[in-house]
Amino acid sequence: MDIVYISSLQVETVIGIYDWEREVRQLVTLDLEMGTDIRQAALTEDIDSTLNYKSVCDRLIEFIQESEFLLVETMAEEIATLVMHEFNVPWLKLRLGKPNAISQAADVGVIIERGKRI
Ligand SMILES: Nc1nc2c(c(=O)[nH]1)N=C([C@H](O)[C@@H](O)CO)CN2
Repeated sequence: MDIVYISSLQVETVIGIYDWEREVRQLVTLDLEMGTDIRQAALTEDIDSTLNYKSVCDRLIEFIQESEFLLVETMAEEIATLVMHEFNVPWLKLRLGKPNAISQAADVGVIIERGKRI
């Protein structure tokens, strides 16, 4: 299995359980690894033969900017489902961080792995 990845994608959104968090936009960061097979694209240099990381980034930015989740857990699950269904990804690992949530911590968040490696 090969991997197409996105590192440190940064998007501002409404997220959080406290009242004040429903009134502001906060930064979330994503590291995403997506299982795929790059061999056909490597042979042909055809962007349509591979998982286009720009298309994934554009879709995730749009989705996250429009969302209003309470928990990072829910956002992570919804992102995983979107990527697997819309981009035909059989396996992924996602790290979703909320770097400004805890002033004494560099970052907090969740890491999830979904699907099967092929
Ligand atoms: N496991 C989680 N813990 C917490 C979350 C969360 O989404 N998942 N969220 C908060 C608050 O919204 C926090 O980010 C505000 O400081 C607290 N704990």
